[in-house]
Amino acid sequence: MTIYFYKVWQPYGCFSNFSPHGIQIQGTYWSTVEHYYQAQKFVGSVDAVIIPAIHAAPTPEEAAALGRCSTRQLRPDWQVAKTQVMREAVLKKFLTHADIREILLNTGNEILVENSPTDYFWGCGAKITGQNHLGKILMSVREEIRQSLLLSVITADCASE
Ligand SMILES: Nc1c(N[C@@H]2O[C@H](COP(=O)(O)O)[C@@H](O)[C@H]2O)[nH]c(=O)[nH]c1=O
Repeated sequence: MTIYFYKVWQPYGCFSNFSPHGIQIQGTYWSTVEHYYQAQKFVGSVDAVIIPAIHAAPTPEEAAALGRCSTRQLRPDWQVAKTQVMREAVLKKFLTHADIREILLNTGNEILVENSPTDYFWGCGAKITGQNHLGKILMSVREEIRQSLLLSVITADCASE
């Protein structure tokens, strides 16, 4: 059965990038994946001065509002880079927080879909025809973590023989 998620307070809300699970990337702590993702839009752009304000935003909603301001200039490679930026942050989130890692692993092989009514890139959109890239990243992170756990069990078994 497909698992739909979107808002933090709804079922599987920990899969939302707005969930309160901080990550540390290259020595900097970000209070949510959303803070990190929105800030990365401006790395190397003329509007990079906005990055500290996004970093300090009290909520992910405020970080997103700053990052979505249409008058600011995004980094030139953003359309190419954004999926990799998101995957790195989502992987870090689930490697850092054991409780939500269990929730992700316990979804087995179910399809995960960000049920955003407006976003046809990261989510499925109101018509459920969107590309669901966030759901795809979560499924691929789930598989990567599962494989690395399997490998560590095999390695431990071999070491004890
Ligand atoms: N969860 C969630 C949203 N969805 C998130 O918005 C981000 C996309 O932002 P952008 O690329 O700037 O359009 C991405 O992290 C996606 O998962 N948006 C919201 O306004 N509220 C929310 O609760």
